[in-house]
Amino acid sequence: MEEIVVHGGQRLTGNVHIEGAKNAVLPILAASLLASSGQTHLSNVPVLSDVFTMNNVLKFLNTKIDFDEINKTIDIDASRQLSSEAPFQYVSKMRASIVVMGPLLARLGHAKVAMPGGCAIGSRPIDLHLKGLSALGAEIERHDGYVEATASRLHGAAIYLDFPSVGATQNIMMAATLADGVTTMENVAREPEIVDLANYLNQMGAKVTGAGTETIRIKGVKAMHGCDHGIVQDRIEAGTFMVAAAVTQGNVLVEDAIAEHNKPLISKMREMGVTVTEEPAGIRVIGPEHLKPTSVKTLPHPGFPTDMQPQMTILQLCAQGTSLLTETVFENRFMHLDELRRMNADFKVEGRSVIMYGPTDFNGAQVTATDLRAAAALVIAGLVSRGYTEITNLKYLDRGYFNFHGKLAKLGAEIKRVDIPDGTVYALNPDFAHEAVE
Ligand SMILES: CC(=O)N[C@H]1[C@@H](OP(=O)(O)OP(=O)(O)OC[C@H]2O[C@@H](n3ccc(=O)[nH]c3=O)[C@H](O)[C@@H]2O)O[C@H](CO)[C@@H](O)[C@@H]1O
Ligand SMILES: C=C(OP(=O)(O)O)C(=O)O
Repeated sequence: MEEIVVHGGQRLTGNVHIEGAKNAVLPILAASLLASSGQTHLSNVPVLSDVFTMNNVLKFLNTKIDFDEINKTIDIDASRQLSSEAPFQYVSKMRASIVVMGPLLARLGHAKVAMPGGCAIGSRPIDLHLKGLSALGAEIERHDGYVEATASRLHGAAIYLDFPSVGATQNIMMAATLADGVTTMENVAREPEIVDLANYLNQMGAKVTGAGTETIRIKGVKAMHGCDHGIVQDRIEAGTFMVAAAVTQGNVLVEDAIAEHNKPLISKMREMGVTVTEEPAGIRVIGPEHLKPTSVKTLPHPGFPTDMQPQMTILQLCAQGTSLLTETVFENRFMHLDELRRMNADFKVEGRSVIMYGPTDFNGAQVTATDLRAAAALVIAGLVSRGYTEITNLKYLDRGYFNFHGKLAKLGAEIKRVDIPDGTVYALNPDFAHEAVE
């Protein structure tokens, strides 16, 4: 069993490098299915387990994929005859696989994709995806755990999303690229990853305007081709290191982080007394001796991102006084808090809000990650804890962070990742090493 062990109490200092965004590369890989000619070359690709999973989905659909993990590039040839079925074995591994539906339907007139289940953070239905695809002329059928969409030709439509869902915006936008006529999508998601996808689609020959605003307009084209594209920087990875720097009273330059993409986080951190400055090379974060409490509410972009919520609670728990956090995007994203209680955190959950009583005198403990951002939050809590924190269930962390412990170690954290044979009973000795116990 692998775990991360942190010995808390170090200030983080230095520079940290940020990868390309997981939430941009996954839909972009799916969009590559739209290229009926030419080669695609993606750069700044993060080396994450989710990327391997999406590559496997694309391989199953009969594309040719070469992932160069050293240079962080992927070459894709989707010009061959593709299959239109994404089975349960892949979709169950990663919900984001559902975004192959729009491209497959547009390119082949048919897509059969296993219905994604919920996950630890919520039930996560796909009704908005399907409503949009059906407005474009697709027949939707659900049977045997699959959702099947069929259309001899898709046509443009006016679509209003009841909620600015990121995945629904992506799926419908990709399907509309090859539809006859013009599609207008209103109340769409405005995340930077939507803009990155639209830029990529346009390089492939699509005609998409308005990405990043509430309305996207897509003029259908006859065919699309491969192209070169660099993935946008990961604002959530950047934000995670910004919080880690702030909470440890550190001084860290988060290289190439884009301040425009992290405005709500920067604004809250400044309110709490953190010094955040934009420099030519990135964003510098200097943590204060005492953090001020604050209230945060998660919202679709440009509101405070739900993917920064668990990390933000660590900053709030360290503040001198009572803080509030309200999670409006997912119904069940507080599971990390129960683990944090074992580390001495004091809080009360009331419906979709949590009231946190700081400052917390965090104690190291053995804790388990329940999802991706929960894993990052627990590691950050370990950085400010007395003694040792051991975090297990690292498969979640690996979905979205490349070499997280290595990057923190380079910033001065006492942290390591170890593989302990199952069934071993051990104790941590003063040198931070595991010693088997009789
Ligand atoms: C791979 C990826 O990019 N994942 C991100 C994406 O997920 P994802 O695309 O799944 O998130 P959505 O924006 O679709 O979901 C937001 C909310 O809308 C609800 N909903 C969504 C679709 C639908 O058809 N019906 C419906 O009710 C969901 O259950 C959820 O409560 O955006 C989320 C919100 O910023 C982020 O936390 C995820 O990291
Ligand atoms: C919730 C997340 O991802 P996904 O939508 O892939 O589960 C996340 O990145 O925090």
